[in-house]
Amino acid sequence: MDDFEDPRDGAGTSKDEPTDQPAPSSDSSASETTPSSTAPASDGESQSIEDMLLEFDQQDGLIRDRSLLDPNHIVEEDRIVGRDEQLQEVTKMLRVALGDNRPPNLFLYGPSGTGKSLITKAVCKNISNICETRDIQFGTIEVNCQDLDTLGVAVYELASRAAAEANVAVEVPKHGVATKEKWDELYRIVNENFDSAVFVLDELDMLVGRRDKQEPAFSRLLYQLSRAGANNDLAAHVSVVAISNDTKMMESVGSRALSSFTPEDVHFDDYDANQLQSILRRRQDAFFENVLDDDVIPLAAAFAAQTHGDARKAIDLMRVAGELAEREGDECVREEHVREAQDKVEKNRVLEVVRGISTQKKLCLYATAAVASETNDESARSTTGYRVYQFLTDAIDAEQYHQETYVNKMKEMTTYSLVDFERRSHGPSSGMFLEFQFGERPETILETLREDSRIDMVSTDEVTSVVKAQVRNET
Ligand SMILES: Nc1ncnc2c1ncn2[C@@H]1O[C@H](COP(=O)(O)OP(=O)(O)OP(=O)(O)O)[C@@H](O)[C@H]1O
Repeated sequence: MDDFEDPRDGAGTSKDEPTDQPAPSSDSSASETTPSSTAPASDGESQSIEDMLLEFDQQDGLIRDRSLLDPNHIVEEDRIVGRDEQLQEVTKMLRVALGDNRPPNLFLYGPSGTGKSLITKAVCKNISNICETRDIQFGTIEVNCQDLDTLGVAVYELASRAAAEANVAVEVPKHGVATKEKWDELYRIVNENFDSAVFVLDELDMLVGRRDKQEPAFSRLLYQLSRAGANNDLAAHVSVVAISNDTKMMESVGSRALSSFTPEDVHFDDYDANQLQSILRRRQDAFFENVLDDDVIPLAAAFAAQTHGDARKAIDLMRVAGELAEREGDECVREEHVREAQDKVEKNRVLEVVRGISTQKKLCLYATAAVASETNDESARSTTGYRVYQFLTDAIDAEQYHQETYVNKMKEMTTYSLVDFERRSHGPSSGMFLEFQFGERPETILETLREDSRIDMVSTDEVTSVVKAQVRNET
């Protein structure tokens, strides 16, 4: 049995959801025209739906350009702040595509929300613009590997992205053909349509593939792609940009792949609160003039810096704070909106993830968060987390995964930016472990997971004493 889904997951609205919407009125006599569709207005009078809708027309609104607060929107180059070094490095390495040369392969690594995708997209977009004026067919073939579970699926996805970039059709079916045929189709599309192409493989470490294969699927993908040029399967100049949160990902790449992939590394650090402030200031024209109180940007930056300096989170906080202020009919965004937004963003993100995951993943996450909540730096070792997981599964009489599966389930949580991890070792003579670092407060995660009645069956005091004993054993 693998991850069976909790039928209650995703059902209903959490009690944590803020009640932004006006409550339906029980007073049907309040409005003569629309007696059944009224809600209390701020002065105690009921307001019809139509009135509320029309009120929106009259509101000035606070947000001028929502796209600037959308983390998936690619911003113009002059809005990129504090990444000059990485921008230069990536540009200088990829710019050889402008001539008749193959750019080197790159490995971009660092925590989530630190601009890896943004920099890659910005550079590729600029190369593409210049190539257009020189009649060079340049393609950026980008996939996010987090939802791709096997090598075959990944190759098909690359073929369809290449086809979309070139505005042609994929000529092999998605299912029922060997991976070799998908590779051939990918090569055909690239060879027929591009002089030069960059494959951007985002979240590459998530492409693990089938467990029965010795080498992870990302390693096989890197091997094939980087060999294809040398074998003349690919006539176009092709380079691979591998992107990962896992700084040690390259250690899991097999030696065969490593000898042909040999990337240039580009490291992306966490942002500090000052850098996050600059990023937010460069986007403050997302709001109308003079609607942001002075302390809004510093506070949003400080909250985002508290986790690991994730620009996505900082931008999200500004958006939610602005939307809350708008909904409350305020004339400006204030500190309290940011605090409310922080609470909402944190809880919502955890809820969003936790609602959709299986009971087994919840147990893995609960055990790990319980350990993190008892350590000074809010991190948890996989070895300790696994022992607490064993205690939990025993306590509720659930199936118990092997440690490797527990680790894999936890690694999958990086997809949602709930945790990051690094490989560490106890010392030269002992084994490796992963150290998980939470993107949100572990207590919020524990609180949310306790909404699952099976987890709530286990006494918190018992869990705490098991965790404390295990954490003591670490040292
Ligand atoms: N230096 C920066 N200047 C301006 N905006 C930034 C900067 N870095 C990141 N952002 C913004 O933050 C958001 C997240 O950035 P991006 O997707 O590039 O992060 P990432 O490192 O690729 O994260 P992940 O590993 O989670 O995919 C985007 O909206 C991006 O525009």
